[in-house]
Order: sequence, then structure tokens, then C-alpha cells
Amino acid sequence: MGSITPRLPPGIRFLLGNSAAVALPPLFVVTCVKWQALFDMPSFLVWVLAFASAPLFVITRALLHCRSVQRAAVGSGATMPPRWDGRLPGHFDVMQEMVDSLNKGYPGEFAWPQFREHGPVVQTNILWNTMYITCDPNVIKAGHPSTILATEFDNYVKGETFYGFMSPVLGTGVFNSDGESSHRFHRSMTRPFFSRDKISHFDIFDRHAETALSKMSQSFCNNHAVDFQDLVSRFTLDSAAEFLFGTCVNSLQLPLPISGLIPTIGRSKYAAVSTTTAESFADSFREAEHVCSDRAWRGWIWPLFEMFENKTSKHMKAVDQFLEPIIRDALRKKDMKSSEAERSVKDVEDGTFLDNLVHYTSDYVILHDEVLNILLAGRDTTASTLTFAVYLLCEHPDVLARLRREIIGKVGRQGRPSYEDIKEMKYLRAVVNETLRLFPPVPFNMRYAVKEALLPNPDPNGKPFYVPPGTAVSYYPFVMHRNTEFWGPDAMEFDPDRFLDKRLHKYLVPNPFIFLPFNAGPRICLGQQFAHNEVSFFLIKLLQRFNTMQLDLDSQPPESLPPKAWAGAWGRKGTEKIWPKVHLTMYANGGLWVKMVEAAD
Ligand code: HEM
Repeated sequence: MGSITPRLPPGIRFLLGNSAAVALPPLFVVTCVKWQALFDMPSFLVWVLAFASAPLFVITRALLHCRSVQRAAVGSGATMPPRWDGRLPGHFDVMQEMVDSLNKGYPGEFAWPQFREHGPVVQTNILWNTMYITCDPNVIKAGHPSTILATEFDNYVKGETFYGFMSPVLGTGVFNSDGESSHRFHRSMTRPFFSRDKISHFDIFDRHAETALSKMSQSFCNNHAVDFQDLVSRFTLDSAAEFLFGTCVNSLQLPLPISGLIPTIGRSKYAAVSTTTAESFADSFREAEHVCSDRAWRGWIWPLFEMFENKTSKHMKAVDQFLEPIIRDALRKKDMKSSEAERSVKDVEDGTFLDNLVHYTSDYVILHDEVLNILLAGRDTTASTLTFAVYLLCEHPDVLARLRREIIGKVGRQGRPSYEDIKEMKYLRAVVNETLRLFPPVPFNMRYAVKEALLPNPDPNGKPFYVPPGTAVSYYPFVMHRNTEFWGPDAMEFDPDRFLDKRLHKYLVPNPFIFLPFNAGPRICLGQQFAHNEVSFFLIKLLQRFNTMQLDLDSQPPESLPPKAWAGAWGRKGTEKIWPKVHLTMYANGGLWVKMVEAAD
């Protein structure tokens, strides 16, 4: 199970696992010299040789590997992609540039110059590990003879690094499983619950949206700005928890942050006021997510930052404490109605995700992991979409006014939107899509090639690119979504009409894989429709109540604002009012502080 803590801390296990490769060469040197049939050398030289042998061994192995890869590429009638090389050994400076850009820069900015200089598929060799980065829809797109998301799906997996840092939280579920049989098993079990048109979600959205909006109104009455990102993170958590296992975790009941007075939720700031197991579940799950995102940043060496403790363990204890009785209860209910005949269709349709799942399996671990997989996959992504939608609406009052007209025209000021209403609101859909284009919640993604493979060369006269086994292929929807080559000269601008006017038929219809907020192929997002309903529902309720909204940059923590040096920079970087950043998903650094005015009409 995800939360069963392995006995040894991750750092110790990492060192033990890698010690052989590091220790063997020096041991070999010392042993040879000790037996000294051949050598008669001073002992300091033995030690120098012993110490130098480990890195020499690693470098020699990497160089030999490089040569064998070149030969394999030629043997396959392929070539290697252009290289992005640094100046330091192991291209350490390339890694530093990537990390700096992620920490201190604008998302993906390290990649733009490389794509411009070398084309849309580029090779890096950081610390002698080959990785490809791409923003080419032909490489990513489903249906191509050699693509990473569809035809060659089984060859491109999430990989052990991803599994390693996520598994203490997620165990093995649909989001975190690899391999044809494992992933298909989890996906087939969870998919039925998403394929039906579950109108009952709307009751859940409605209740939590009402609480969230009342809290906003209260704050604005007191002349306080609201951190909208924090608010919608609570809304999506409370909604998802109720949809998944039928219990409210009440994160919206905790006090909202007040700029400079009460901090934004997260990082245990609220542990002290989380009085119920439900509240500490919410707090602990958030904490565990933060730890996972820190691990993702650190890459494969993350265990070295957890030498003596597994940082997710204590949070997962609280998560499990809350979940256990809920899962046991669902299993008990199932046993009471064990015969198929006793379960009415209504029982199944009205039930939560967990109620449905127990009819596929009684395995506690699978139930536990599956629920947490969906919670993680669905919560931050939806909150991120809402956050950036409101950011863009604040910056584009004309779009806000037009969207509001559509909403009021369809459902009035008080009406509750139905599934059909949402489907018919074309401008709303365009606004959501345009938000997902400019700020995709999953801006970067990665797969590992299990076996050797070929990728298409963007140059129609060029040979295909060779992919050695074990190569990481990292693809960048964020960069692809803003590329003028695919979206036209105004690609950087927020203009929902591009999803409605002739630009739609010029760019997206003939080349649908230029827009990939939900991924593609057999791993396409399961919750796409759910997310669209949730985001649309909340935006409708929000605009029914408020007709003016603006950013309150004075409430934003000063260090969270875009650096002054960015003014006038290329692309959106030069004009951004907030600082978009990425951990597991895209977020607004320091929150999104806004003020809104209630409509008088
Ligand atoms: C706007 C909101 C959302 C966006 C942009 C989004 C995006 C994505 C993306 C890009 C993936 C692929 C991840 C990968 O394979 O590496 C994914 C997978 C997934 N999403 Fe979403 N998602 C959203 C909302 C949701 C919601 C609300 C749910 C559930 C309630 C959900 C459930 C899932 C699941 C279960 C997977 C894993 C599918 C698989 O691996 O077979 N998502 N999502």
C-alpha cells in the first residue's frame, strides 16, 4: 500500500542500492595493489588511484555507452537529435540552467532558445544520462507510426523515478501504474465511473461553491482581498473528497488567509486548527503532495534529501487514519448486500466512486490507492485551471463582460446550471480552452523508453531519431501551446475567439495534437469531462454573483511577484502580472490575490 512505510529511509536505501557501482572500482584497485604481484607503488598513490577509479569507471562506462548508442543509431538507419551541450564536465551547467529556470525563471524559458536553435527535438546528456526534450506534436501525437503517447504506448512508461517518489503516497493506482496489464487493470476499474453523465456531481459542486462564494463576499465586505488560488484549492479538495468517498473534509470551513495577517494554507500552517480527522486528512494530504513535488524537482537523487526519514510517512499516517474507517465501511455495506440481486441500479448510480469500486474488488490496498490516485490527479489540476481563468479574466474585462452576458442569458442571476446549459455555452468553453492553452495545469510531462525506438525527424528529408533504451523523453505542452508556428502570429495572446472563429479550422482542426492539456492516447485524462463540468460550474456561479474583478497586487507577497527585470522581456514573460510556476502542476507564485464587486443587477 502506498502508505506502508518501507523500513529503511529512502536515502539509506538509495546509498545501499548504488554503493556497489561506486565501491567496486576502488576495491578492485586496492585488492590488485595489495596482492602486488605487478605493482610496487607508494601507498598515497594507491589511495589516489582508488579514489579516482570510481569517477573514471563511471565516465569510461558512459563514453563506451555513447559509442554503442551511435553505432546502434547508424545500424537502425537513424540519427541522433541535435545536442544541447554545456561547458562543464557532465554538462552540469545545463542541469543548473534548467533548475535555475524552474526556480527563478519563467516556465520553460530554458527550452525556447534550444528549440529555436536546434529544432523541436533536442538531446541533453546531463551527468551522462541521455534525455530528449520536445515540443513537436508529430513526436507526441497519437496515430503516428512512432509516437510516445499512442502507437508505442507500451514502450514509453512513466518510469521508476516517478513511481519511486509517488509510491509512498499513491501506491499503485491508475495514475501511478505502468505496464500494459497493470495500467489497463486500474484504468478499466476506474473508467466506468467517469463515462456516465453523473448529474449528481452538480449537487456537490453547488454546495461547496456556495460556501466558497459566501466566504469571498464576506472578505470583500471587510475590504480584504481573497487569495483565489487558495480558495479554489479548498473547493476542489472538498468536492473531490465528497465525490470520491462521500465525506466532506471541510477545508473551506477553515479561516481564509488575510494578506500579511493569516498565512495561506499549506506547509502545516493550519495543522494547529485542524481539529477533526477530516480536517487533518486535508492538511496532511496537501503536505504529502508538497513532499512529492519537492522530490520531482530533485529528480533521481531525491532520496539523498531524505536520509533519515521518509518525509511522507507522518502525513500518510493521518491520511490513512481518516480513510481506513471509510473504506472498511464501504466494504461492510457491500458484504451486507452481497448478492447482485440485492443491489439496485439506483444504489450503484447514486453511490460514490468508492461505493462503485468495491464492486470490482474487496482488496483494501487497491481501494485505498485508487481513491488517492484520483484525488491527486483531479484536484490541483482543476484548481489551477480556475486560478488562471480568473487571472486572465481580471486582465481582460471585455472577455469577462461577454462571458457574463452568455451566463446570465442562459441561466439568469440565480439559476443553477445544468449539464445541458454548460454544453451549450460555447464562449465559456472557449474561455476555459484558451486558459488551458496558455496555462496548461500539466505543462511538462515525461516518459521513459523501455526498449530502443525511433522518433520522427521534423526535417522531412532527415533520418528518424534513434531513442536508446532507458532514455527519458520530456514533452512540453506549455511551449507547444504558445508556438506561433502552430497557433499563428498571435499565439501568445489571450483570445478565446481562436476556438470559435476561422483560426479554429486553420490551426487546430487539421492538427489537433497541438492542444494537449489532457494528454492523449491510452493515458488520456479520465476526468476531462468531470473537470470541465466543475470548472464551468464554478465560473458560472462566480460570474452570476460578481461582475467586476481585479488583481490586488498590493496583497500579493512582494517576493512572489514577477522580478522587475522581466519587464519588456520576450513573450508573455515581459507582461505577466503574476509569476506562474510549476511543481507537479502549474500555480501562481504566492497565490492569486483578487478583489471583486457583487453585481447589482
Ligand atoms: C483541468 C483539469 C485537468 C487537467 C488539465 C488534467 C490533465 C491530465 C493529464 C495531462 C493527465 C496525464 C498525466 C500523465 O499521464 O502523465 C491526466 C491523467 C489523469 N487524470 Fe486528469 N486532468 C484534469 C482533471 C482531472 C480530474 C478532475 C480527474 C478526476 C476526478 C482526473 C483524473 C485523471 C486520472 C485518473 C488520470 C490518469 C489516467 C491514466 O493514467 O490512465 N483529472 N490528467
